[in-house]
Amino acid sequence: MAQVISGKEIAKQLKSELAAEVAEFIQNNACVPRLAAVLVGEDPASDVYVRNKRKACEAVGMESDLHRLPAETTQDELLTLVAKLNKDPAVHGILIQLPLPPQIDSDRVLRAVNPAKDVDAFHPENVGLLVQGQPRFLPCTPHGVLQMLGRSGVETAGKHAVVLGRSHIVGRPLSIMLSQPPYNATVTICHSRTADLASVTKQADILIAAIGKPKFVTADMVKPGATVIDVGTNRTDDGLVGDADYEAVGEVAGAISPVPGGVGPMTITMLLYNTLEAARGLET
Ligand SMILES: Nc1nc(=O)c2c([nH]1)NC[C@@H]1CN(c3ccc(C(=O)N[C@@H](CCC(=O)O)C(=O)O)cc3)C=[N+]21
Ligand SMILES: [Mg+2]
Repeated sequence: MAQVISGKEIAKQLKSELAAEVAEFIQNNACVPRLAAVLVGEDPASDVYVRNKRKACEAVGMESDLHRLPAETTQDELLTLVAKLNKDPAVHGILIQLPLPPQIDSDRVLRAVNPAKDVDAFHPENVGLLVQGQPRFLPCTPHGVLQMLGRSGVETAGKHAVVLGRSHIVGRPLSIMLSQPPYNATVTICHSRTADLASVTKQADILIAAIGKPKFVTADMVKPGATVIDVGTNRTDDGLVGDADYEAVGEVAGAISPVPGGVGPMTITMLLYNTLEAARGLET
């Protein structure tokens, strides 16, 4: 059976490191890092995520506010709130929980967030900086995946990393980061239109499953000994299921991350990291 890469355990370790850094920051600056989370409408999954994010803030000694808006909120109303948070000097990080209701243009709203407070790293300015190798914030899920690899001793330099999925939140930025120093992997992105997908994924030393389809990655798609990181969070009748068939893939892989207890807790932890970075940005 493969080595289990426990995001939950690595996140615990990271949070204890962060708690010490937050305490030191508060001591030196007489200011507590603060995250403003914006939640529009009623989505049970979003509720859980936002609650977990706020609990995690509290656990490392940071403040968080929840701005809960009704499902019928207009774009202008949301933009007015964003403008207020942008200006509020007590707010260091702003998180607009996705998805937003259909009457709202998400890209328009994400562009309105002050890039210096954009702890999700979704603003085009921050995406551009990342692509140029000068990131301001690292996007949370990709950063979490890279921390899981690094802290499990998985070498990336010179290895073939195959990223399955091209979303703007995970696959695309992660593929860029893996190709850059200090990771220096050889990267292939595949997606729903890739021909002969299994022949590509089978070449991966590191396989990132971020396609959003339950148990999509099967054992025959994985090279023996490969590292598999499962980014999927699919809600099914069997509960939360990853993008990989964990049991079968675990027989072939050298290391694999579970769902739950894998990338999810790391995503939240890297958000805390970015909120501290945003607060530190005020010093300079
Ligand atoms: N602006 C924005 N930023 C995000 O980072 C963002 C978002 N919107 N919208 C939704 C996705 C999804 N996401 C997850 C965070 C934590 C877990 C997580 O902690 N999962 C636990 C299980 C939690 C459960 O039981 O539901 C685990 O995998 O162990 C999962 C998914 C962040 N997202
Ligand atoms: Mg995030």
